[in-house]
Amino acid sequence: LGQEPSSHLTPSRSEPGRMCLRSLPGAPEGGHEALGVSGGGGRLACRVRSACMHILRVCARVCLAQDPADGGPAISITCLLGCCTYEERRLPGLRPAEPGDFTKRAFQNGKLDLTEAEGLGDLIHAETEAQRRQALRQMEGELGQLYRRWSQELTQARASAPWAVSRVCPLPQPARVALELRGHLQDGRRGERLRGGVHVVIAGPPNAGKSSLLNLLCQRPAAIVSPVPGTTRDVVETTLNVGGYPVVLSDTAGLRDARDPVEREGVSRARDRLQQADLVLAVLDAAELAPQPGRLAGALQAVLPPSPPPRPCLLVLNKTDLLAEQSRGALQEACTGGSLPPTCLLSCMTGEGTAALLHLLSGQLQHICGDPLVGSPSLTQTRHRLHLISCLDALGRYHRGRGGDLALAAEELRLARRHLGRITGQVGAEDILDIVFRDFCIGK
Ligand SMILES: Nc1nc2c(ncn2[C@@H]2O[C@H](COP(=O)(O)OP(=O)(O)OP(=O)(O)O)[C@@H](O)[C@H]2O)c(=O)[nH]1
Ligand SMILES: [Mg+2]
Repeated sequence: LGQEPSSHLTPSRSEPGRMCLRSLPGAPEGGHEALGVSGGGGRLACRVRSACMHILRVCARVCLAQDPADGGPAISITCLLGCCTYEERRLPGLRPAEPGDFTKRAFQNGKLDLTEAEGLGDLIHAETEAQRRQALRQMEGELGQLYRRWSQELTQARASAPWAVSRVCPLPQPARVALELRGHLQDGRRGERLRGGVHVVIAGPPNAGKSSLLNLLCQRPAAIVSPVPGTTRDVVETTLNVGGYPVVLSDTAGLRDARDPVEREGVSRARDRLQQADLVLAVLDAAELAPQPGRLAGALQAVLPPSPPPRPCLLVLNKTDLLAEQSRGALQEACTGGSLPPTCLLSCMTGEGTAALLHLLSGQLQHICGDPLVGSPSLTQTRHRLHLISCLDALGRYHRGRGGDLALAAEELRLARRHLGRITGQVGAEDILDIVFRDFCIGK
């Protein structure tokens, strides 16, 4: 997986027209047939992934303790097979998928916890190690358990009778749930960022080497580089795996008062992108600033987005290959002043300083995303956040209305409970079907 998928596949001898996996280290003779990847055609990669689902059930818990090989998608068949025992591989559960198999499994026992199902979907799509860990944790059901506990508390509150008692002696459950819920929502969107990728935006004046930096980090000429200031107009976006964290990296137009209308539009797009950044990589030309290092702070200020909240930022002083040893020292001294963000001296031309930049970058990413295995489980989906906010609103209305019409207050509790139910899938068959068809029906 992650390489050429067809290299893992070979036509099945027993069933012409079907493909099966080969060259899986340690697979028992004929055992790979059991993974049966059906059909040919252009969607082999998807089908290999759907074959993963079979072994996932057996191995998910085991592979939590196991690191997959660096780079590439976080879930690989060899990794999964490598960490299950010979007996597990021979389990009768490993068989070719029938049409509709995953849908059936999703509805096992007529019950589906949507958060767990979404975790499974995320696991299949995980591209980096941290995403894989987060998805596994969600699949283990911790998030669902938390929401179900809140649901039960609200159900208990609704069941408490007589309602009149609540005027005198307020029910403890709604207040407790609201408090916990507020804390859960104030997570700096860690889980969602980890799931969708941290938005890192490269910004700076024209010709500072922003596009060169994007190309250096993604190791391919994704953006045009030229000595003409104002070369980049549109936002150029690429995805990266930095230290196990997913990154959506954007190169932007050089920030200046442009006369050319096309460039002006580019600068406006760059500013928009900066407003959405989780982390800014501010690139300045070290050779230009070296004669007057005191200008550093002002030059950086012109790059950062004007409106709060303040964004985490790394300062990259590029083109250090053009510096004399003396001015490099002066620049380094100016950077240690304290008022500047973490700074890195870099030459995109020679690659000097790349390791230090990656080290700083992964430190920031770790800070932004946190460790998905530590602390209480994070919110991973915007869908959950919206329902939780609505739940909190309903609890707020319940508290305000408690002294008035009790029937209305009871209705607010019901609504709050309903929003939690929509996250875990206890209500809303439409939602369940959406998830099943979006995340499970890949080729099957
Ligand atoms: N000497 C030297 N030149 C560099 C370095 N990085 C970039 N350059 C050169 O600087 C020029 C501008 O580089 P770009 O990467 O296009 O700069 P940019 O910031 O994207 O410029 P705009 O898109 O116009 O805003 C090119 O000629 C690059 O070859 C470096 O580390 N050292
Ligand atoms: Mg550029």
